[in-house]
Amino acid sequence: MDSSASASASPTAAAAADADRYTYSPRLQWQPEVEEYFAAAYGRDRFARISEALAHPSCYSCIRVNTLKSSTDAVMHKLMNLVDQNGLCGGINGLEIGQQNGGEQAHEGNSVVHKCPYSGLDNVLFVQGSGPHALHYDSQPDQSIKEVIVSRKCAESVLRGAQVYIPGVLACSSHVEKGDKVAVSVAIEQPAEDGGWTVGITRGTVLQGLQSDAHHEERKGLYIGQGITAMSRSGIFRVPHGVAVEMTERVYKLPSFNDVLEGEIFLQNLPSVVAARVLDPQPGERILDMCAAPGGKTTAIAILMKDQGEIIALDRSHNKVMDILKLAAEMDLNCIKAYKLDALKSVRKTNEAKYIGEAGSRTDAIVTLAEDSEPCINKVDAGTTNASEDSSTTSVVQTDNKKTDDKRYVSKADLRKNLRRMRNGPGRNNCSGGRVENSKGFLPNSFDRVLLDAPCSALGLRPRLFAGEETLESLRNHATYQRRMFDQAVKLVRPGGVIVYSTCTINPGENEALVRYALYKYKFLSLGSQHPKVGGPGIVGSFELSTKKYTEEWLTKHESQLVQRFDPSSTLDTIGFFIAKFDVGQKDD
Ligand SMILES: C[S@@+](CC[C@H](N)C(=O)[O-])C[C@H]1O[C@@H](n2cnc3c(N)ncnc32)[C@H](O)[C@@H]1O
Repeated sequence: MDSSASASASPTAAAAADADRYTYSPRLQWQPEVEEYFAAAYGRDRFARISEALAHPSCYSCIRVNTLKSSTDAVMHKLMNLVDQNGLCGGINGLEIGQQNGGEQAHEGNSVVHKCPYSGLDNVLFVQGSGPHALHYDSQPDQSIKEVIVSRKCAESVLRGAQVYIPGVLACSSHVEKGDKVAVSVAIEQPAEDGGWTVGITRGTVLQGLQSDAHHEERKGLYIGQGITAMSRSGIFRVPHGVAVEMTERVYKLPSFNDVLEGEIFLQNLPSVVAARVLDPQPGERILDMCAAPGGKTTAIAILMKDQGEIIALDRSHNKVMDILKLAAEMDLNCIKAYKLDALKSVRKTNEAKYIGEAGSRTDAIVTLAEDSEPCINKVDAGTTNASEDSSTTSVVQTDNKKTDDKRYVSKADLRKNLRRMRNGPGRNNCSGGRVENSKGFLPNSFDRVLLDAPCSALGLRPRLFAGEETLESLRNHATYQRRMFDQAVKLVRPGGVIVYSTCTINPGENEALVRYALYKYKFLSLGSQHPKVGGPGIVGSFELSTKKYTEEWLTKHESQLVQRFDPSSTLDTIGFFIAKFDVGQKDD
């Protein structure tokens, strides 16, 4: 641990007496059955290392450059200039790097911002952070340290570089005034009497600095930094939102990129950048991103396609579809069409499909889509570029022609609606007015490539301070959900196409076992080799839980070499992530 960045060189007697209390040494809690399962998969030592790594953030930020708007070199120089200008003070123009010892780093420019060393990822930059730092939490002689306890979610954000916001504060010392220095610690769920978990702190609790304080013992080793209160104690618990504590010293110092080079860069975990590359989308293709929000991989795919072709981005949440559209507009990407749709229903029923034309024809598939879902390309506000409006209008006109030719499929109301839209612009019923388009699904075999970045247990995300909520049963439920989605992906991709499946969990039941399921069920699928290959191999073997008569099969040695697994405890220092690529042969239906 680097102690050079200590908040103060000479800790007070009070702090020294309780030195190990004011440290950051979290231990991730799991359900015992889940711990056993992971120990069986990874071996006990490796799982302990993974568990330890999960409780800490990665020590760098990974930035993907929008190469349609800028070059990697140009962005690198802009970031280095920002570090040189602002890195010392932190937060100017949103770029905040190493507030205490950031000076040393800023002068070393190149060592703070550098290019990703892995081949095939030339549009990726790393910005170095630092930590864990040993901090000294000073107080006035004969006074106890003033403290703030924050929620777990709040602490996880603070560890990634955020400030402490009001809703995240659970408890605060008495007599805290605006401008006071406070030690910030986190309250994590503890085992409850009923066998569940409880945080056990009521919001607004007053801390006296005594051993009788809420969770005094449990918070030992859970101090994430020190800051200056932006308001008094009473304000913190009266005002609904805003910053409660401006962090001045942190156990991890990571750059934050609020409003920096908007549209030119996207902050994205390295494995996510890799997943989009592995899909290998080509300009002009038709791609489906089944679970797309907030659009990180969607936009990465669009850039790889040079914004030529069509990406259908789905999410079941309205607001999240808005996020995709907003991001696409910010990055000036026109080939993305985002729809609200439950991916479990993304294959259009064949009896509806047969009216449209021959199933599998790409042109027909596009028409079907247009009939159901008014195209809405990257439009977040009515004043978007002509280019995107043009393409949207063109689609609507094509659709109308088709409908006029074939009156079986169109009501007069629909015609009137479309005519109005053509005269008056898109109106309220589109993403510009805060509404997004629904879709009824897509024809089988109508996509060249499908990305299923599945919703998952997210047990690879870092930092994670608690994992006790997952049971073997809940993990299995995630796996069932993912298989159902995968079944849809298999139907939608064309023969000769590609499916990429990814998750951000370390759970083999949602990763290797999904691959096993896919290869057993669909004989026309085979694992494809991946480029770039940055992660390690998958897990070989199987798991048997005799008490519950449960067996889970993972991979063969050969298969394990074809998938990519990102281990959070490896030197790559990434989130836990999994990628499998399937080549699709001739379907047997
Ligand atoms: C892992 S996140 C996707 C991240 C995204 N691919 C990216 O890189 O930015 C999973 C997403 O799946 C969405 N989701 C969950 N269940 C879904 C369903 N049945 N249909 C469509 N989307 C779903 C969630 O709303 C969430 O946004």
